[in-house]
Amino acid sequence: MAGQVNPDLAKERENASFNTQKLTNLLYGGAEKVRRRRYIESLAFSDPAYSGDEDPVFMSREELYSSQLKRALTTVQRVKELNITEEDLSTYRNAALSGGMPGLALTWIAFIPTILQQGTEEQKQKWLKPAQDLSIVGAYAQTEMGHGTFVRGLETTATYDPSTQEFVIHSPTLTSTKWWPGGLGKTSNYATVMAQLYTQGKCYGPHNFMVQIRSLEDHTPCPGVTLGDIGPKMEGNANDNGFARFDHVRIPRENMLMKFARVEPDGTYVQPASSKLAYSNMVYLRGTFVMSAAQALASASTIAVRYSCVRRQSEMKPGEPEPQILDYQTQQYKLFPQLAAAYAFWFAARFMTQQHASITGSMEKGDMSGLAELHALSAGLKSYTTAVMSAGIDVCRMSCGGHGYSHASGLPALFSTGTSLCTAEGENTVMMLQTARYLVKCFVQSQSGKTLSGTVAYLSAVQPSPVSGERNMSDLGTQVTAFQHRAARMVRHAALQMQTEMQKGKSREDAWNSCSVLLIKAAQAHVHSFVVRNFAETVQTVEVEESVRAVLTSLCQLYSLHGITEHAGDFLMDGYLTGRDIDAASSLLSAVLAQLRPDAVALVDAFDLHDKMLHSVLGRYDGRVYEHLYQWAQKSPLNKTEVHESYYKYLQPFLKSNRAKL
Ligand SMILES: CCCCCCCC/C=C\CCCCCC(=O)SCCNC(=O)CCNC(=O)[C@H](O)C(C)(C)COP(=O)(O)OP(=O)(O)OC[C@H]1O[C@@H](n2cnc3c(N)ncnc32)[C@H](O)[C@@H]1OP(=O)(O)O
Ligand SMILES: Cc1cc2nc3c(=O)[nH]c(=O)nc-3n(C[C@H](O)[C@H](O)[C@H](O)COP(=O)(O)OP(=O)(O)OC[C@H]3O[C@@H](n4cnc5c(N)ncnc54)[C@H](O)[C@@H]3O)c2cc1C
Repeated sequence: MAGQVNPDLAKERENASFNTQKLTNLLYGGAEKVRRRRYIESLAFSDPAYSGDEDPVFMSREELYSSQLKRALTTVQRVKELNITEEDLSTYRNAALSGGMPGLALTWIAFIPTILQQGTEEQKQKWLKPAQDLSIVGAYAQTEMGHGTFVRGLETTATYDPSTQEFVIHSPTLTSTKWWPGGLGKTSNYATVMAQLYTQGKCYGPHNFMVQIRSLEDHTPCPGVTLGDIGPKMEGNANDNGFARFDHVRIPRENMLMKFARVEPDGTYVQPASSKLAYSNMVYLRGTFVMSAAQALASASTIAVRYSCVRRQSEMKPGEPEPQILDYQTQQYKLFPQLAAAYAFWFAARFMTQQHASITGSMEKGDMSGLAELHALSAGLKSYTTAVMSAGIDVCRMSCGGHGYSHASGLPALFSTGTSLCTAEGENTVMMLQTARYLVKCFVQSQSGKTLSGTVAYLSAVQPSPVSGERNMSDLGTQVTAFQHRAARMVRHAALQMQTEMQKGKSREDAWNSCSVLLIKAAQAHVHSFVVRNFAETVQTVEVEESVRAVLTSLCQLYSLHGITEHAGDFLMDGYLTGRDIDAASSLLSAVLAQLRPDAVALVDAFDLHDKMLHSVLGRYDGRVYEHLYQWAQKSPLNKTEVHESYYKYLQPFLKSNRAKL
């Protein structure tokens, strides 16, 4: 990243109050991990096999699909040649493929994890190695044209035939066509297909089946399978999200992924410990989206904060030079909450990963008690973090004015990729309602005297009655308690409202629907409170030098105070916080914005995002925005010729005939 640096940006870095490298080390788990990650990335960045292609935004869909597929296949070759370990694999792939997710990425993201999570030991033996070596390429085919959210409503059937010991995979209707799975359209030759299992005349609900969909010889669709690409999307067009229809396709019994549920050769169905274990791969993927949300927001903040130090506009004081736009408080108010949220989500993602490992570890030993909490936490965090990230990227985009709207900024692509995470792997409203469902259950249990534990323990500990007295609104403990109080009150209110509706004669389902806006808000408040608490605990307990702790404390305060002032009504509702508290929070917020201003560039630098990952002229490490903006525009295909061919085809004859009429 060396080279002549824009002097404004250089000055920002000189003036930071802490050592950026120390914070980077904290984010990535230590100096050695940072060194290793940079080294692995450098292997990809310096490899000529990955350079030379045009900027993806100037490519056609077909060029993009081919170019990213070629790159992805090169990564497979290089991973072997360079002996890239399992631990470094995603770093290497992300660096090599940062221009867009290729079709075969779903083999890595969803197909292999599904085999790992749903397959028996023999099934893993059979399919894992070929999938890892890419002898087979797989999609995760669950969503159908008619149903994505409601998995129980899927229409594809897998009917067991004991006479041949096969399942018959069938798409009975147009709406049962598998629709959306990444890599299904053109790339994959296998798919794990979610289908309603029928055996001995009974339906046992959705289960996963391994289905070969294309010939391993010539890639043509297997008999009875109809396949294709679903067409261009808002973003992610290097990926061939596809469709598939099955016409009585037979697969061996052994192709049902049978780690949890089983079908015996005679057709007897053996129940899993929990029917929801068939969804374990979704829980895992949702958990990984939390870090994706953190990284996407980190990228957007990096771009917008660096640019805001390079960009000078207007006059703050008459006659004085134009200020850096980051000196405007309104600009800080747009950007610093996004920066703080990126840090908060980064630490929440870390907690999510630990929690997933710990609870799935217990589940492996037969203890299913953590399953409901794991599902509620992963669904809620996925929903909350991706929603904030998506909105936050657009705030960053708008904060960059006109240049933010150009693809040169990298922000439009970041937004349209990031926002897909609000829908994929469980639509956000639906996911938040799953968290609400868990919270209502916990609330009812706490009402009947049960002591709650884990992330919901506070629901029984926090008193719903108003608390009076002066508060120090800058204190992290005070802020955490306020968030917990707000969440507990909102959960209580939603649950009691539901009870009232039922007492009035509504069914449980109707009462749920008529309270679902309240329930969503309560669940969001719960997740928000968790993120605040986790951020505060991390800041207070992490081993790090004091200057780093100080800046993280300010960032955590900002995240909390921003939440309190933006949702002031929730905190005031029962008088827990007073108008004076909210006023104090607003004043403190202004003070923290000013306090963070000199450290803003160092805080985004600490994310350690290489220019080759950012794909942004505005967010360049060296801040040389204008010259590169000019160079970037020269690459526009419209600039290939001085006079475009459309002039000769359309404009010239039109102008000529108009002139003739004069
Ligand atoms: C710049 C950005 C960076 C980009 C980085 C790139 C990252 C990768 C990007 C793209 C990859 C895209 C991959 C996308 C792949 C997919 O989308 S695959 C398809 C995903 N589909 C879904 O997620 C479907 C969502 N729907 C569901 O999960 C369920 O149907 C439902 C939870 C909505 C309802 O399930 P249902 O079976 O109807 O259950 P209920 O009757 O409602 O509930 C019964 C009880 O079970 C509990 N439960 C539900 N799910 C789970 C679970 N997974 N685990 C544990 N428990 C579960 C539910 O809460 C009920 O509990 P109670 O009865 O006790 O209340
Ligand atoms: C980029 C991308 C990649 C994808 N990749 C894959 C893949 O690899 N494999 C795969 O199988 N699928 C994939 N999908 C599909 C994805 O998982 C689904 O689109 C997603 O789960 C949402 O389901 P849906 O489309 O049915 O939305 P819908 O459920 O139809 O949502 C529409 C609206 O209805 C509302 N709604 C629905 N149910 C309820 C409810 N119970 N209560 C309240 N509101 C409700 C939602 O909140 C939303 O506002 C992908 C999707 C995208 C966008």
